[in-house]
Amino acid sequence: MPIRAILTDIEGTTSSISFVKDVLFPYARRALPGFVAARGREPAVRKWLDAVALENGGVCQDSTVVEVLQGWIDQDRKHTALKALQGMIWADGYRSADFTSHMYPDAAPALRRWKDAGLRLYVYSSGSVPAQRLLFGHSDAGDLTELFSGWFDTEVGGKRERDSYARIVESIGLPADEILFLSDVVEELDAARDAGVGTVLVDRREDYPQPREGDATHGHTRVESFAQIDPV
Ligand SMILES: CSCCC(=O)C(=O)COP(=O)(O)O
Ligand SMILES: [Mg+2]
Repeated sequence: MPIRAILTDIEGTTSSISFVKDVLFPYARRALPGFVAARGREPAVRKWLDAVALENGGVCQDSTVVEVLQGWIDQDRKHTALKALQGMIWADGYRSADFTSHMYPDAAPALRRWKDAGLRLYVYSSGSVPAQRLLFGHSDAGDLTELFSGWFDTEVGGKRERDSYARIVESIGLPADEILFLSDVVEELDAARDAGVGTVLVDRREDYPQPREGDATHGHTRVESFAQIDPV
């Protein structure tokens, strides 16, 4: 089957894990108390703070919610509420040019090449859709948002669940085997493969110094760079 769409993960795939862990997460952790104090009454923010409070036994002080969220950042929890709030906080950071997002040097040229060849490009990340747009809109390689036809986050389901990929396939509107999912996490690729989607394990040496070979690839095609992927 010809590949007609690429679905890509972000962290560890287009962009380094260290950018997310060492730049984005500490920025959100530091800014959280001020953000909640300043914007905690806005309905779009309150909704997620209340969701966190509910998971912690119901009504609790905003300062407690902040502590819970900071703990989740430290644990790298991929919780939809945390991801939504992080996205709102990072908007300030990108806007005031505190940072731009890391893009592996091979990522933007390959995305442009695939787009020019007629493939449709999509993102699926645990980061919220607004956070994804910010990241690709303020990247080291410039504004890449125009390349993408659609964006998916954990509101469609968890990245290690088969049904999430089935929903994405339905939304894209192509047969599953005409879509190629790129990720650094084998459990995500296993779930995509279970839904009939093609898979490529992106094994970035900067993020994964020990190459994942043999059984560790779970049978997924393995590359170290987008330059090695030729779906056209
Ligand atoms: C796009 S926002 C920054 C990344 C992030 O918060 C995250 O959790 C990334 O997870 P991924 O699913 O892209 O590995
Ligand atoms: Mg990833």
